[in-house]
Amino acid sequence: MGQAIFDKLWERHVIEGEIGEPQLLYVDQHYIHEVTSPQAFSGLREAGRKVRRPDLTFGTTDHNVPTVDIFNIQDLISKNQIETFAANVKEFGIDAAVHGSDKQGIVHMVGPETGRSQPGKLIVCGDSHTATHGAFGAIAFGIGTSEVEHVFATQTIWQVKPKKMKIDFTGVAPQGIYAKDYILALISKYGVDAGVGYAVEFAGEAIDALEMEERMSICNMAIEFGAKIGLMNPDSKTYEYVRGREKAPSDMEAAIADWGTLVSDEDAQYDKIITIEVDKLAPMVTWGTNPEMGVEFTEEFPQIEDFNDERAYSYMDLKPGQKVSDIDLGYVFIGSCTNARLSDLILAADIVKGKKIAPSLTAIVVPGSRPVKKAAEKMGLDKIFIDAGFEWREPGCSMCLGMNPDHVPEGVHCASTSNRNFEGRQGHGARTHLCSPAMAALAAINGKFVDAREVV
Ligand SMILES: CC(C)[C@H](C(=O)O)[C@@H](O)C(=O)O
Ligand code: SF4
Repeated sequence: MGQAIFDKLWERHVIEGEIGEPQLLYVDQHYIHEVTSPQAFSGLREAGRKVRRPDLTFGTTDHNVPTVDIFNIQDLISKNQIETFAANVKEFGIDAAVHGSDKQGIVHMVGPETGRSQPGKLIVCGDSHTATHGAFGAIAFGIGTSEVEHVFATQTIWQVKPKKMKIDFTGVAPQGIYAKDYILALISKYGVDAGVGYAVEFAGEAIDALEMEERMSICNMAIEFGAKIGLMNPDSKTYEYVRGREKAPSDMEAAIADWGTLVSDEDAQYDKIITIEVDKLAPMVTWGTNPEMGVEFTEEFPQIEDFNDERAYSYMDLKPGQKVSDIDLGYVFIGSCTNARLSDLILAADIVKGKKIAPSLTAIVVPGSRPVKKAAEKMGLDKIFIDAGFEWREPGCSMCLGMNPDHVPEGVHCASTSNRNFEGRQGHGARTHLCSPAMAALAAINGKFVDAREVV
């Protein structure tokens, strides 16, 4: 019987234990950031232990960083976390893109950018969006702070092997439909819990057709579907993305020969298979307070079925029967580890070029990393955004979550390219509407959501 990529990778990493019980797995790459690492470092220090493989550990500061005047950190907790991080990586000999460095950015951006995310690896990080790296054909998942300490000390992690689900994306996407729409459509149809207990393989011709950056956007949101692990089969696009990067294998041809075997066999078995026909998709926007509460652009918001719906409508100040185009937007945020890569910024800049944002709006673009910011500036994208009335910021998590100075004001609706629309996520009382970068850019110049299919 054939194997799925997930089985092949899992088998390669098991050190001990039986399927069905916790198994000890070897970790090839550990990413860290300033929020979930301090207690882990303290634990090591107290136990008098070292980081076992500092060379397999890499980190950055992202959640707490201001995106203007980055060295002037007002918030004391943020300042402390950023300084503590710098001190810790120095003490334990870990390579890191510390505050203000050339490589700094959101952890799920800088890992791939340095070439560390590669097919075949097992990658962990104290962050729930770690499945992003699964886009490379890797097992990548988020871990808690005590597990961060365990990985520091042992370079291993205990895990029970999850079941396998395949999501087959078939067909060719219409103009104006993007990877973000694929994943939001999947989550709105099946729910935020549908992936719980599964490693999810995103496959099919529509995934093969995507570039690496869009593939990362999909795997990034596996956790929003309930799955800790989301992954894809590596192919020539994956290899070419890795090739030439700082940490790419020294013998790429030997690596590729191996990576080529790490794909799901035709006759691989899955515990569940779902099919999404991308040719039937429409631009997706969320109306509520979790990523499942989303609709297609032309669809009406659903009737109230339970207390959660009632509460979401009340928090968002929206009503069943309204449409996405009825939302009165006050903010637009183009950023986050879901959609702040160069291709996202190119797409958004193409849309806003020569136009002005609606006067009633505040719109900000936050490149996910400093390399992306630099590359965008080299292309003149910063100028396009600034001329249109956007603010052009320094990299970081920014308005994706309220851990830094970037907040959406209370009661204001924000079109956001991020991945979570929970109550208070973008600031106290903020009302988040998740969408693709194209939908966010169009919303910025129109002051409301418009249908990307008709304009892009
Ligand atoms: C702060 C961090 C632990 C958190 C996560 O785990 O994902 C954050 O990145 C998020 O997106 O909510
Ligand atoms: S950009 Fe948002 S989702 Fe990504 S790591 Fe930062 S806070 Fe988490």
